[in-house]
Amino acid sequence: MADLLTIAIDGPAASGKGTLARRIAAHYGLHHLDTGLTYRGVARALLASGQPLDDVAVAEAAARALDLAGLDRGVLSAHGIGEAASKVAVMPTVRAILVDKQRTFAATPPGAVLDGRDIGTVVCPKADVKLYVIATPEVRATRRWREIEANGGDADYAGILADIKRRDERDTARAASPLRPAEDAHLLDTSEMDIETAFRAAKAIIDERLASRANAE
Ligand SMILES: Nc1ncnc2c1ncn2[C@@H]1O[C@H](COP(=O)(O)OP(=O)(O)O)[C@@H](O)[C@H]1O
Ligand SMILES: Nc1ccn([C@@H]2O[C@H](COP(=O)(O)OP(=O)(O)O)[C@@H](O)[C@H]2O)c(=O)n1
Repeated sequence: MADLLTIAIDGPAASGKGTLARRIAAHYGLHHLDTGLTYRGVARALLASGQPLDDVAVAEAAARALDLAGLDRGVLSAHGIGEAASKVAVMPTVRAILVDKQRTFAATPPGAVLDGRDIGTVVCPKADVKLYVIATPEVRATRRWREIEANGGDADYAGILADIKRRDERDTARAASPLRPAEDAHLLDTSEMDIETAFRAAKAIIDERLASRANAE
């Protein structure tokens, strides 16, 4: 599988990892998977059918039934679904089912950019390049607030900031695949960067990593 290229992008909510992942995938001609949508897809299925978010057997069935090709970003990006997703994401068996699907996706030539919480540590530990994207909670809340307002929604900054902090806590404290940088991840703090600057910084890291790997071969 020497020809397969995998780029792992992890980070907390609204750090900009999805925006970066899409740009990077387009630039390098790779597939892209926002793995957050897979957890959101499971949560949405449970919410839509009125089922509890803490029943492991029910969540496992929803995870098994999930079709990666049918994930609708428009529906799944609703703010409330993120909170529900972080609840089903604590279940190790649900994670195992989704990680299997994510790895199958990553193995499709010519390779992929995957973004999430555990890509560099669990899903693709041998990824060619790993980025860990961060920004302060206040910057991230402002970005999410702007996003909701731009989409015509009614956003409450204090509520969004509280939600982001609660999700950070749940994602970093859980026993199964907690959010943390892989040892070989490159840290990218985008607090003071706009989207274009963050993309250039990420591209510089990736190009350098790919060049040093090519020189070593
Ligand atoms: N560097 C940045 N500067 C300003 N806004 C950004 C930046 N990166 C992303 N955004 C915006 O912040 C919001 C959240 O970004 P997104 O990529 O969805 O984050 P994540 O995937 O980490 O949740 C989006 O509206 C996006 O356009
Ligand atoms: N690889 C991943 C991706 C998401 N998740 C969970 O799914 C939730 C929603 O992820 P997301 O990436 O769509 O959330 P945002 O960062 O876009 O707000 C996160 O809070 C995590 O609990 C995960 O556990 N592992």
